[in-house]
Amino acid sequence: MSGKSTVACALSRELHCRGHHTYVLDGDNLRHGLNRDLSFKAEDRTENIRRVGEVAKLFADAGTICIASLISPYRRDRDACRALVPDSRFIEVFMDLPLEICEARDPKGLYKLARTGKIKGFTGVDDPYESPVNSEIVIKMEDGECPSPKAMAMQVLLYLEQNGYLQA
Ligand SMILES: Nc1ncnc2c1ncn2[C@@H]1O[C@H](COP(=O)(O)OS(=O)(=O)O)[C@@H](OP(=O)(O)O)[C@H]1O
Ligand SMILES: Nc1ncnc2c1ncn2[C@@H]1O[C@H](COP(=O)(O)OP(=O)(O)O)[C@@H](O)[C@H]1O
Repeated sequence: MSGKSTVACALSRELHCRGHHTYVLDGDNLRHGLNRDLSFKAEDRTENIRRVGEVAKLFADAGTICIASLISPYRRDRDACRALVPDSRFIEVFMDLPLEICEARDPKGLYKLARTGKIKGFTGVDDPYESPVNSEIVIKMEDGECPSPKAMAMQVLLYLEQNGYLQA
């Protein structure tokens, strides 16, 4: 609940406004279709990330900027996706926000279920999250506040512009 889907949507909108084709691959949504056979145990999360990485590569091959909003809690799974695409075309965004913020939001009530033991293996509660150590972009609290969705999207957009990803 760090705001992955929100920032993915806001970024997609900003890129569209500038004439770029984008597609958002959202973990939560994909688990209703492509990845409906997968659970949240570690090896299924690995397979989830692998499939999304392969799909993202197909989108990239077709000239579409693919924004993947998934928890992807394991470093090795993220690095395997990075290795799929050449020339720094994988850009990792770390939403470095405190667990308390995510938990206070809890729009689906899942943290509450996890805290009371009704869901097992919930990321951040009783399942690991391996923070990135060398992600291209880190979204952080500013003066004790979470940046707005638009501000977070603009941070990513600025990175893409400054590093030449959006040239025609
Ligand atoms: N056990 C457990 N752990 C973590 N998340 C859980 C779990 N059970 C259900 N959910 C819901 O699934 C969403 C995360 O799916 P992802 O595909 O992004 O997860 S992962 O990348 O495979 O770890 C996540 O959605 P987001 O809120 O979008 O993060 C949760 O709502
Ligand atoms: N920058 C933000 N500031 C305040 N609330 C936010 C922000 N980003 C997301 N939210 C809210 O937090 C909740 C979780 O956001 P969501 O994008 O669904 O997160 P995730 O995809 O990581 O689970 C939603 O209720 C959303 O409206």
